[in-house]
Amino acid sequence: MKQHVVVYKKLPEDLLQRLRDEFEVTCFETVNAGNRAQFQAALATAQGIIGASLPIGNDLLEAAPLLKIASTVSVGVDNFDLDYFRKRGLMLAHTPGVLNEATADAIFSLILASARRVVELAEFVKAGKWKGSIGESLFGVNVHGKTLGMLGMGRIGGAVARRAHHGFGMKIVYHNTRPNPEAEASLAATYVTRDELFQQADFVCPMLPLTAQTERTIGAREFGLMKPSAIFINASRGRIVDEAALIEALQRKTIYGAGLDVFEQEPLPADSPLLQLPNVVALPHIGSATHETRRAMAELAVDNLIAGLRGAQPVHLAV
Ligand SMILES: NC(=O)C1=CN([C@@H]2O[C@H](COP(=O)(O)OP(=O)(O)OC[C@H]3O[C@@H](n4cnc5c(N)ncnc54)[C@H](O)[C@@H]3O)[C@@H](O)[C@H]2O)C=CC1
Ligand SMILES: O=C(O)C(=O)CO
Repeated sequence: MKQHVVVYKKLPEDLLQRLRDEFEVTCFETVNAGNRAQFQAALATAQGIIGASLPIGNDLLEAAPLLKIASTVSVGVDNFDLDYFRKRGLMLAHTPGVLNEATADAIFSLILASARRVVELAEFVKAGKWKGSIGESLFGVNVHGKTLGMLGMGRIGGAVARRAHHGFGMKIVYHNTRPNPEAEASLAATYVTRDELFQQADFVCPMLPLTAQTERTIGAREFGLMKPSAIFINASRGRIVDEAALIEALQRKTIYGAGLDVFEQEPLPADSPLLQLPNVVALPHIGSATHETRRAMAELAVDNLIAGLRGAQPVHLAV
């Protein structure tokens, strides 16, 4: 009998066909309150699941007694309880690497847009307010030659730092779980303490996984350490930041601005104070959202799932 796979994200048709060739497949383009009961019922006979952007709590996993592998179409694995996977001996596969460059490009767009006030000034032009020379009050700040502080010098952090060093002549300071000799050799990056990073950087850019250790790791204390001219860039996960403290720092202008791709709650509620602030550039979690990169992520996730269900080792296992 064919094994059963539950898909909970829209996948390209040819990749779905690869799954259908080998498995019985049940698809949910999204899971919401309206179809959650059907999703849970489908899990009862599933050996594999594949998807993204849905917290898969242990209650759902308990409803999947035959499960062998979950394959997430993301590098972040914060939608899963890793200890539960270890205890049950389940595999959790993810998609590191293939999204590094697209995500680093998106982060650099946040750096440039925040520093040069691109969104604010584009709206100014569209509103018909450009009547003459704009004047100093609408000037931005330089990016080239400034100091980038990478909190987390992993795969994506390294790709951001490469752009900063080679493309923009920026000085790189970083803090990481352990020193990264390759970044130090190729990017002249300097390892600093966490506090030194917040104090020295013109652009503070965390690129950390969301874990119990990193949840709300940046708060009022850290914003207090930053320069009044510093810009905060976050495309890792919203919950690594105390968002209320960030809003306060931005409202009181104890920091210059922020470029954000991720938020405590996503989608960002329409009444979020962040949306009232001209010194904030907010994007809808688009770090990896290019056609090419999302395709590569979906392919890798399908490869991982198929390998796991065939009894082989998936290439990228988080657990
Ligand atoms: N906005 C978006 O669309 C995207 C967001 N992400 C997020 O970015 C995260 C990072 O991805 P990768 O660079 O592939 O991960 P990675 O594992 O290669 O890099 C993370 C780095 O953070 C370091 N680290 C972990 N905890 C730390 C701490 N407390 N202090 C200092 N350093 C610490 C690790 O040593 C590692 O070097 C993902 O987990 C995901 O949450 C990833 C892709 C797209
Ligand atoms: O891969 C991830 O973790 C994302 O956030 C989206 O690509």
